[in-house]
Amino acid sequence: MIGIKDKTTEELLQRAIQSLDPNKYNSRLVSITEEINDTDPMEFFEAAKVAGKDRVFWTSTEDEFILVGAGNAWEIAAEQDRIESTEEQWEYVLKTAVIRNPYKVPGTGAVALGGMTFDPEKERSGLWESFRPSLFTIPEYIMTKQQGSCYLTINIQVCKNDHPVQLARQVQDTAKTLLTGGGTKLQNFRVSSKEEIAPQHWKETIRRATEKIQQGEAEKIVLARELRLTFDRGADISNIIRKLMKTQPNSYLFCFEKGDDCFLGATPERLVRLEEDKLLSACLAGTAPRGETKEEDERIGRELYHDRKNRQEHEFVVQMIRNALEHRCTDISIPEAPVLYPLKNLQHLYTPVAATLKDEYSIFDIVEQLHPTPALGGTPRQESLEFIRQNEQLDRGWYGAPVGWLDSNRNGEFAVAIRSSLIRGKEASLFAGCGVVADSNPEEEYQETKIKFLPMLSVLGE
Ligand SMILES: C=C(O[C@@H]1C=C(C(=O)O)C=C[C@H]1O)C(=O)O
Ligand SMILES: [Mg+2]
Repeated sequence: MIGIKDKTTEELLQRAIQSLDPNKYNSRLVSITEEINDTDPMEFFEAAKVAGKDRVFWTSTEDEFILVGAGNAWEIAAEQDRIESTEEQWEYVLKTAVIRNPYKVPGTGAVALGGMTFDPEKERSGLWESFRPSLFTIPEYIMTKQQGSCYLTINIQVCKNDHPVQLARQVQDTAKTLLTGGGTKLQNFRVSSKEEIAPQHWKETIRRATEKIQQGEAEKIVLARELRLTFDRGADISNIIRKLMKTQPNSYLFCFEKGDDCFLGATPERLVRLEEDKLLSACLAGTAPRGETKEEDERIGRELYHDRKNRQEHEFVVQMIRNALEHRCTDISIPEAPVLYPLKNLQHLYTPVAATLKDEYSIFDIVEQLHPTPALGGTPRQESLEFIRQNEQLDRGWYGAPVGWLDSNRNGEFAVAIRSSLIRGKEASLFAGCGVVADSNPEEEYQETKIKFLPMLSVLGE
């Protein structure tokens, strides 16, 4: 079986177009899902490029769960009150949509994928021009792979004067091309120059942040910096994702492509996951390198676990997430102490969070409450954000902000976009930050950010 049966598509489109009342709305979403034969998500991703479509990509840390989106059937963009406005637009899309999805599988059917800026009040630079304050896309074609099963969703935005037969044929043809794609050759590229942006100035900012904290004006402030790379040719996104899949199995992989610009990364940090009313979140803060040998690795892990400064960095996150969830959830479960979370290049302190979301709240409410946690902003929130806004020599854009997906059945997941890079053709900006507390040392924090660049740097040609 390949793709979705022509007749179903045609009939649904016909009904959706006929019953569309232009006095009420100009267009609506038609979304059709069907289970398909096992398909390689990366070949689908590569075929989408050949078909001239912008792509989105998502894999979660646990289970096998991969979403690949091609093209853009519906764009949800927001500037003011970006989270609230995104939710309103999403609900409007669903209210008017015709959805045919007999599967209960999360991530199938009408799915929106996207992200937002870290701080809507920070002045925007040209670097992030393709990435609006909030931008979600309902892709034209979505391949969902979950525990060995594959699904294809076709999303179409229809207007009153669209022709159902033609439209159906067109989307069927493209779906077939995407599903039989493959055979594209991966392009190799090399780093031709590498520049750390103002490292001395950054260390000085760390020093000033510690001073501010010592004076009692804040407790924790997270500060980030940028590393710029130039390649000998345009970076091949597919090549990068394939390498990340091999090297970062314990991380979420995400990619949002807008023409020649692409924001992608491999983040270990879950912000929130919702499966109907079952909510998961995570506290991730406190960092050390991995050891060369098993013994060294365990020793470094033990030291991290007992280190006062790292435990303090971590505890701010735990407290804040607990408070944020208290009114919106029941059955909140958070262990007393963190555990170690090992990644390829570094290890973290990690505390998992589980809860039940009350009916009257949505995933957007939780994203709005949690972002930014003290893992990326600081404590207290306003004071730390103000310090970052005024002192960080960086437009974070979507770095450190929520990125993820949601479907029409109350499922979705957002991760915090760290260990990430904005790629613009032959150039890339990498970002890494760290949590500054009263006894932070600028040189040590500098070294910590250095290892946080590695997950991306090692797949970008170094
Ligand atoms: C800010 C980043 O990471 C955050 C900061 C950490 C720390 O300072 O220990 C650890 C994990 C993340 O919460 C980053 O990777 O850019
Ligand atoms: Mg740290």
